[in-house]
Amino acid sequence: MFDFFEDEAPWQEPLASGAVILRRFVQGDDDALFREINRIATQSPFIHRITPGGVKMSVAMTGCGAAQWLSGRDGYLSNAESLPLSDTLLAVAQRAAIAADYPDFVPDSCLINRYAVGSKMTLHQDKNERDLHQPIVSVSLGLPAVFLFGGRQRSDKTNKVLLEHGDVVVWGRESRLCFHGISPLKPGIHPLTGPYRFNITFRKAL
Ligand SMILES: O=C(O)CCC(=O)C(=O)O
Ligand SMILES: [Fe+2]
Repeated sequence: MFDFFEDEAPWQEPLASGAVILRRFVQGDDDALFREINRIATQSPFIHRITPGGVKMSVAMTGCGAAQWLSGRDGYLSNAESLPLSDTLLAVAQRAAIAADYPDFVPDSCLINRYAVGSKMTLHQDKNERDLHQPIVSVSLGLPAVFLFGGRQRSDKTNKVLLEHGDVVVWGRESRLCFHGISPLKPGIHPLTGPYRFNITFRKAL
């Protein structure tokens, strides 16, 4: 039968020095990744964290791996209770890192963000990780969202790119401390994830 959701061949789009978008890179892994999200969320339900400024985040979060992210200044905590990074997740993260020319990436943290309609992430830097030589590997599943990617100053001009189901962004080296964020999610229904966008970020945090 004709497959309306036939996978496209992946391609790469440079985003900045040290940063690349691997388009549709995990499209073939989407069912397995979504199963992983649901498995993790069963043990560790999605919650809306509070920022240091006392604001409840619109994005709901869960995760796995030895390092657990705590919102804001607190950074990471080693969490013996959290589920380990499964082979499925590790394999995807490392395959993407290798494709983006970061062959030595060994993540210890997997953060899962769930965006509902209107959820956003304001411009920020990922800088709580101890070793900033390791990249961030960021997987998009479900509804599309506009990703903002700027420079090292909050006021720097931002690139706006649409991230779609199966895309992976990897940033490191000169781009590691670039400000980035997500514009408010538009309403929609995705065949796999329904009314949500999921983002899985892999980091070496500890
Ligand atoms: O949802 C995204 O694509 C970005 C998430 C992000 O920047 C983060 O979790 O630090
Ligand atoms: Fe981030």
